[in-house]
Amino acid sequence: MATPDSTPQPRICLIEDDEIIGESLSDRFRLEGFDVDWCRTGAEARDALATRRHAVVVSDIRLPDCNGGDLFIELLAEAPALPPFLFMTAFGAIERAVALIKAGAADYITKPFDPDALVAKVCALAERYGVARTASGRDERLGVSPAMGRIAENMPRLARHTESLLITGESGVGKEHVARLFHYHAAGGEAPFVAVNCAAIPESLIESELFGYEKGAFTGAAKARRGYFEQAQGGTLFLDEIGDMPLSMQAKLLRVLQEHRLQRLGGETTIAVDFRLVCATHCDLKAMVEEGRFREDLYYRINVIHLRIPPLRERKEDIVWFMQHFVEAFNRAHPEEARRIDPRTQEALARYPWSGNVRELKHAVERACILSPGPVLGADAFFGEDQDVGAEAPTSRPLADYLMDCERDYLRMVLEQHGGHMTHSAEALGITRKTLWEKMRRLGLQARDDA
Ligand SMILES: Nc1ncnc2c1ncn2[C@@H]1O[C@H](COP(=O)(O)OP(=O)(O)OP(=O)(O)O)[C@@H](O)[C@H]1O
Repeated sequence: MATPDSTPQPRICLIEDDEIIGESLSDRFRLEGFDVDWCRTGAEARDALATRRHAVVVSDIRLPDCNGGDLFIELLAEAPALPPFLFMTAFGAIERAVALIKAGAADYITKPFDPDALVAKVCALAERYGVARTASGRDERLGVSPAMGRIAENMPRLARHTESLLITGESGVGKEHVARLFHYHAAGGEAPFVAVNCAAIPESLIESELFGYEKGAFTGAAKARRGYFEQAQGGTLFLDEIGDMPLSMQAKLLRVLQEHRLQRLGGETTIAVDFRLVCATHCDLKAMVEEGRFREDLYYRINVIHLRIPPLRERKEDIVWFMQHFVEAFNRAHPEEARRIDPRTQEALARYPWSGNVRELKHAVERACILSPGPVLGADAFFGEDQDVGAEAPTSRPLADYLMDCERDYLRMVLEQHGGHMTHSAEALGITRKTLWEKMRRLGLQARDDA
């Protein structure tokens, strides 16, 4: 099947006069698969933006010949359909950055920043503007962390050369998602992908489910049925929670994998089967082998290529990327209710441990998108009334308290910018005046008498 080799690389316009920062960011963006126009001055940036199409513009504010923010405002007046602008601002210039966002800039990051965090933001913006997708139209990226980048990069090669894959990782990290990507590369979208959760099938039924049966094979077998092995013919069989497969069944699975043939229950003929096998587990199979709970020969048979998917807490840069990813998915489905995440909330959520991994994060974002009364997802959208998510914060201080502080600071700042005027502040925040008033009351912020 076609690999995305021929896809044109999305291009970034980097406006940065500092030689060291400019060079290291250019290198990093190229490593992430972007082409880069590195402009040292506002004039160079003007030329680049006028002649080429860019996925994202990453701009410093202080430039030798102009102010990056002013340049943006000027360009916006000339050509409203600009690519998304992300500003790199000094810590003391956050107010300017907030004003630029109000004027239409997409995001900002405060110096000094972690390059991973910048890459995560840039990738999210590139995706939002529809340029980070591959030629197939399918989103094949697994995140922006080096660990997931390597897995995604190796996938086409793995799909060409291996028939079997073992994927390990905690619950919700995306094992099945990776298995589907492998399948997509190996067999294409038309071939069957059959997912079986070995832990969910009672031991007494697992053989008939996998092997199928002939009519009359046992009481209740009113007609013949193809098992999962046969259903996966020409495609991929995904055996999730393989560590839960009973030992007796492990021996039978091994035989099918070696002989590529099987007999249905109650059947007399052998049937040829041909499928790729992806096994997944959160268990330590090696330890299970040592304890005699998993067959050693099957362990070696399925463990030709092993992919370990790290938990989200070990790849924090993916957290913001996933948040944007799921918000964008919501926005595509509900364009009239488009949401965006407050940058401060992003930072707080990136620090949260996400013990349920991508699944927990996805549900938290979906819930926030649905329940939020306005377009901006602030802390309370994630850690609202019941505070389910916040309850698991690992620090000595509850996350909900921390997020409330962030929200209080942000509201205070926006109110100050609007001279305490509540209607204007509420508009800037994307919430109703009533919601702002309720938040202020909850957060202990004083309203101006005449506001
Ligand atoms: N790269 C990704 N892009 C988009 N969604 C993802 C990605 N990775 C995981 N998800 C989503 O996160 C959720 C959990 O992923 P998945 O089911 O693949 O995890 P898992 O590790 O197989 O979980 P479990 O061990 O509990 O079966 C799913 O809703 C999936 O669609």
